[in-house]
Amino acid sequence: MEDLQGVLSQRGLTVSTLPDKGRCLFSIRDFSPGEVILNEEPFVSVPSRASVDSRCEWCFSTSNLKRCSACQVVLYCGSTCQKSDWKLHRLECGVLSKVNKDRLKSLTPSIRLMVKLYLWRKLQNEKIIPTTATDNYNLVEALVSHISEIDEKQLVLYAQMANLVNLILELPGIGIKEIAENFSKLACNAHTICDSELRPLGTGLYPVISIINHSCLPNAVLVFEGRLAVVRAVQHIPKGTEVSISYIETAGSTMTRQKALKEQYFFSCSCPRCAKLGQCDDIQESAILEGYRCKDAECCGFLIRDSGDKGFICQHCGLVRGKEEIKKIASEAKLLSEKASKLPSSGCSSDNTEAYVTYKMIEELQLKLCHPFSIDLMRTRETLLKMLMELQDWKEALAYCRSTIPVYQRAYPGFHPLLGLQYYTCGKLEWFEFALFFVYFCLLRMDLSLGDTDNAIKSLSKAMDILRITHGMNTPFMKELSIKLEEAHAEASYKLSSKNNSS
Ligand SMILES: C[S@@+](CC[C@H](N)C(=O)[O-])C[C@H]1O[C@@H](n2cnc3c(N)ncnc32)[C@H](O)[C@@H]1O
Repeated sequence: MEDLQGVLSQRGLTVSTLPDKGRCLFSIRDFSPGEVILNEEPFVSVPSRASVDSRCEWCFSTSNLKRCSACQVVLYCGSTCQKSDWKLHRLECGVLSKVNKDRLKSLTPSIRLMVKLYLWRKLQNEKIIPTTATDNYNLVEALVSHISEIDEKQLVLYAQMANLVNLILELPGIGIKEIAENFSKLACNAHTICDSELRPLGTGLYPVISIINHSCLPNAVLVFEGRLAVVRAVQHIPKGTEVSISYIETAGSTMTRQKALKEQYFFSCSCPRCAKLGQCDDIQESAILEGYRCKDAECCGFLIRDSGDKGFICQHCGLVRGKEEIKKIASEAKLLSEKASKLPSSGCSSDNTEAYVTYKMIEELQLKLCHPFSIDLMRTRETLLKMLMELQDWKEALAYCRSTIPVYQRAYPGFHPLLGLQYYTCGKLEWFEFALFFVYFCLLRMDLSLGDTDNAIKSLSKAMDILRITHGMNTPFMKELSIKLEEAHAEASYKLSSKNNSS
């Protein structure tokens, strides 16, 4: 632990313990917005089991994959990744090669992660791989497991998984109880590794980053550059402040967030947002994010349940919406959502069209049911946006993307990666629409208004302002955004100078 404190103090950090939170990471110097607080390679990682594509074991790429000829389980995109993973895979390969075909089907990413965890420990114990202050099994031992709070059903599941790991590993001296406890540790400490657009790629255990506690209004964000986990400040963090990230989707009401944190992480959050639970503005926020809309389509008031239980009363105009009417629309929307979740998403156009029609029907019901700033409505519109992009209906996709922005602005704090990414999608669609129209207008020798490029510049600039803080400037993803913004500016000045010359 002393070694770790030494490394952390060089980075301006220290580990403390608080009675209600356990270990916490504190700053011992100021951090400015966008500054990297901490980065860490995974102790172990595995690619997610994607439905369509498989992924490279090391970098999670989906192209040029070749199966390891010995174990026939693990895939690599090339020799560089294979070599980087070799020390661990050499051992894992021997273990996996002995697993019979039936049992291979049970090799979920969690099982594989646990197998790799023990093999990595073995390699470090045998000094085949060096241990360092930030890469050693003592850090895994220090992780919280909450094993005593887990319900019986979950315990049985962990015991079955542990048994399988034990059978696969065939290592002496490891008990089922210890492995089961480690599964419990993974559940509240492992992180989903995402690409720059926050699409999941895999799972990794980062024992130093796991010291960071949660806040629903965090001062830092966790992003990934390949396998490397990077924690960046999203606001000024003065010396002596606890560093926090968000473990969950923070767009929900306080009750929804508290429930998610309790279920997976076994604590009651007391962050500044959660401290408002039950206060007037918190009740209003929940009624907007997860409540119903006023009966009057023109009214944007939020509804609160009537104490006489007649229904829900609009807090702006006083109109009452009956319980029965709400229940009927809600159950129709639920049925359709269940149907939609079972529809195939093959990417083939007839499947996409059926799913699209179903989600349009859900949207119609939610427009009648939910407050205009509802999270459920926003999620449906995001799904429709994705489908429209797959169907290459750019104009309609842009309309949907724009419709989600006000909800994003309301639901997320200023420097949230999801808000930045939504501006980016909007900017790309505006730019794309401009480019399409540009060709068309040139062919007809008509003049195209500057407004189209202006919108793209505005959205891309907003994306840049946020993502430069959350993602930094050095990734290919951010370089691409930079280039797009430069191109849009160049196009705008070209249009302006041609306009000035012709007048
Ligand atoms: C990833 S660990 C964080 C480090 C942990 N405090 C430790 O001692 O190792 C997650 C666990 O930390 C605790 N935790 C995280 N954020 C918290 C918070 N805001 N309030 C109380 N406990 C918190 C919970 O026990 C949670 O399951």
